[in-house]
Amino acid sequence: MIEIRGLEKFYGSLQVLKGIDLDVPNGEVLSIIGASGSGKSTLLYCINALEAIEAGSVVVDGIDVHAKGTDINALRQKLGMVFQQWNSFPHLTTLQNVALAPQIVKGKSKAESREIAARQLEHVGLGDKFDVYPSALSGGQQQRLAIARALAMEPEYMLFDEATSALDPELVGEVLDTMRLLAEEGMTMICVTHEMSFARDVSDRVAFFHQGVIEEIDTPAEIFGSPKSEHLQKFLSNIR
Ligand SMILES: Nc1ncnc2c1ncn2[C@@H]1O[C@H](COP(=O)(O)OP(=O)(O)OP(=O)(O)O)[C@@H](O)[C@H]1O
Repeated sequence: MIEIRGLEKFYGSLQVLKGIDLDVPNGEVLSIIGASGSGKSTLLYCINALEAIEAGSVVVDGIDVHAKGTDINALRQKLGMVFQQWNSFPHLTTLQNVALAPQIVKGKSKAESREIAARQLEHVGLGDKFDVYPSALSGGQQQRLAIARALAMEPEYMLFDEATSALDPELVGEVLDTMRLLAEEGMTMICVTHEMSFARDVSDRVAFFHQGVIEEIDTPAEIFGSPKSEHLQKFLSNIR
């Protein structure tokens, strides 16, 4: 479970998160929507300690992420992260890319790491691409490779930071399908997304961010069917 209390984050004098309270129980798929600059990505970075925080707390499975002495590497193994831009190693094949972290970070044998990599590449639909270099993959395939790399660490939570935003429209669907599959398998997921169909169809809950606060959080039916806050109503009417 992820428990966030009174989280505040500043960049210089700019307060980006203004007291976030949020519980994400295991098995939940939470989508985060909201205007550009409302703090959605920053929240993900604060959850996996890519950014420091100024006040409040983030607790993952009882581990206080920002407390002194917390083993950040152990924590990050629980939290898989997929960014907007894929970040594969260009000189390694897809199989080598995915096998790297289990071998280096988790200390698994080369053979076991390759087995994990093969399994996860199959999982994301890249079972026929083991020996291909990332440059020969489409954007959608590269992003699925990034998902496979995250999954190879056997995380308990997956954080998606606009995983499809950099893709050509025709490649978005295959990445969303992979995310949908993970959701169906019971993965706990927090997805910052501009894909309202994903938020509506796949999420258990949707959080609407406005200027650093969660202004509304509810089921997709409520968020999209009966939005209460004026800002959310405006946000939805602008994108429809
Ligand atoms: N490293 C940084 N240094 C300074 N300001 C930052 C930094 N990262 C983000 N910001 C600012 O913090 C605010 C929130 O950014 P964030 O990326 O969290 O928003 P977002 O809701 O995810 O937006 P988008 O949908 O455009 O990605 C923005 O005003 C942004 O310019």
